[in-house]
Amino acid sequence: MLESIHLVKSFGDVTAVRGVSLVIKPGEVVGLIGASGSGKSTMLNLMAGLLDATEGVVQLNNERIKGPSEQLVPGHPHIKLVHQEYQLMPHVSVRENIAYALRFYEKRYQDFRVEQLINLCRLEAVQHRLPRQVSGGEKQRTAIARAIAEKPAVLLLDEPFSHLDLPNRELIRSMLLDLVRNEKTACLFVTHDATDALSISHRIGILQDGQLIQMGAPMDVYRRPYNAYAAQMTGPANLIRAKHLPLMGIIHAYQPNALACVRPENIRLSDRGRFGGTVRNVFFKGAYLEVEVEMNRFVNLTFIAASHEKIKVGQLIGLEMSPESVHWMRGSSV
Ligand SMILES: Nc1ncnc2c1ncn2[C@@H]1O[C@H](COP(=O)(O)OP(=O)(O)OP(=O)(O)O)[C@@H](O)[C@H]1O
Repeated sequence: MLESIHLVKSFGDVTAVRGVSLVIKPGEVVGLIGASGSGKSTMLNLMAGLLDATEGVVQLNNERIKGPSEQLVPGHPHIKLVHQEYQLMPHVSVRENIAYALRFYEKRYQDFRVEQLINLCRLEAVQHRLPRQVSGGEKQRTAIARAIAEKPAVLLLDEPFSHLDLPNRELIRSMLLDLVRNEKTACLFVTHDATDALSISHRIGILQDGQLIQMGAPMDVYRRPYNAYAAQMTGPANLIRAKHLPLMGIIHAYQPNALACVRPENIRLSDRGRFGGTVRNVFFKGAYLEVEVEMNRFVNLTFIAASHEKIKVGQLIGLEMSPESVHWMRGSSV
């Protein structure tokens, strides 16, 4: 079990991580979502023992992880971090990059394990090529194969999905889930894009200005975001002031500036709708339409419609939503 206890990291005047406590259990995938500069990479480097904490500790199975100032070789043998730049050795093949991680093992075991990793990471076709001769997705999978070669207790990943196309993202997603399931690895990754985090994580955390403001099951965080930032980081959100909700048929007792979040899929087209507006944009998303509607000068809404609906820009439409789909958040700033 990897744990951070009130972790703080300052660089001079800048405090990148502010009192983060979290636990990742064996066989668990945890995704940390945050905007650029929210402290994601700093957090990963601290968890890997590659940065000295200003305050607080990181522990693996209750044993404190030493920072780089306390040991000759920074890091911990059971914690592996896959950087965004992959950091592969350029002059040897994909296969040799993976085998290098196992150089201290007996040759027979080394060959067996390299073969296993090449299969797990779907690298059969490119194993004899140099890193510069393979795609970004293949480089990413090579870096992951190398990191997990020695079956580390913890795998840390910096933006594992950000540079990949959809098929490669799906491959990495299912590969990570297989790995975590089969080898009981604890996996922590950071990202600014919620889509993959929501779909593969057992739990997600929201980092805002170095603070972990919310942690929970993806569905709970998505449905009940702590504040406007958490709502926007986890997907499309209508952020609506309390004073505008009565116009939409929602009666409540909140202060006029209180903020509510309504997810687009909770607003529906309706001929007998309690409210409505003018369609400003219609985006075809394949399985559904994302429709932007101007209700009045102050309120613009986004909702999801079935892709077969005939909705035109400029059209007046009726809408409805249920009071249960309104989630009230902390703070009144967007
Ligand atoms: N070595 C450093 N020296 C000074 N400031 C730093 C250093 N590393 C990070 N910071 C600052 O700490 C804050 C958090 O940085 P960090 O790289 O952890 O954010 P991030 O969420 O990973 O951002 P991105 O998504 O853009 O990579 C930023 O304000 C950054 O400028």
